[in-house]
Amino acid sequence: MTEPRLSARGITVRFGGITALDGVDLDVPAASTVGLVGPNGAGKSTLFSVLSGLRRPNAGRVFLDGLDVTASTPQSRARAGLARTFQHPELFSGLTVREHVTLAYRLKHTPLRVWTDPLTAGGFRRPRAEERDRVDQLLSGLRLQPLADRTVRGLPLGSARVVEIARALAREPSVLLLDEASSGLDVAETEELAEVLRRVVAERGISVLMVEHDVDLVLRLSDQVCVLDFGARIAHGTPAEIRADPIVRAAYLGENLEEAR
Ligand SMILES: Nc1ncnc2c1ncn2[C@@H]1O[C@H](COP(=O)(O)OP(=O)(O)OP(=O)(O)O)[C@@H](O)[C@H]1O
Repeated sequence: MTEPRLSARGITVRFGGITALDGVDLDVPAASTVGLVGPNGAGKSTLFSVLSGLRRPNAGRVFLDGLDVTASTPQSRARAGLARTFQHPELFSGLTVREHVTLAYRLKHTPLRVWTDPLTAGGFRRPRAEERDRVDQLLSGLRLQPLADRTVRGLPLGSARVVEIARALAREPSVLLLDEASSGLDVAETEELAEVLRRVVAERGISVLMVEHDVDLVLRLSDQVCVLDFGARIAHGTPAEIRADPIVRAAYLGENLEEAR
């Protein structure tokens, strides 16, 4: 079996007397989508923070392509190929969709200039041909071309989430972490997001970890699903295995049982 792209071993996080995570393991294999679900307070956000580098675990290790990154900052994990999106898209309202994606592309390819570009007298530096091609490719792959020259101010949340994903992908990551990407989206926007994610995995061969409240979405999109409850991994398997698992169904009683069915 090939080495997982992203791997967590024995992750334990305590907040005072609360054990938010208790020795949790998680693997995200190459070119696959893994869903992380669990009832409220299960520890999903805490594990996401540990994986993205925002929180150091009390115990356990995180590996990216086999390298121990437990002590690495989010920035150095990003340089090593880990990208993430935020539940509340952090976009600059005055920039266009294309400018967001172009800046992210530059961050990877010409890191020293990116923060000075918007400040230089000429404003946003004109993209070079190759850069423009790559950005166009990304925009059209994510069906963002019609919005490319709009500023992000006032974009519907569904489109803003896809812009966030485009921005993360512009840095050509090997692993993409999605933080509650469907939260606040209506049914049509969720369908569009699902379509975008399917295409991203199929076309780019990257690995995706999605942390989600929408169990139905996770079961539809994931190759493997990990279920947390009270800080422990209570199940792990294919969507079919998860659907049939009586322990998972019990954990969701009174919450998302309909969705988990
Ligand atoms: N900063 C913190 N200080 C104290 N306790 C915390 C903190 N962050 C999380 N917790 C606790 O840790 C446990 C796990 O929380 P976490 O937010 O990771 O769960 P979650 O699965 O993401 O929940 P939700 O689905 O409601 O977002 C909960 O009991 C929560 O109250």
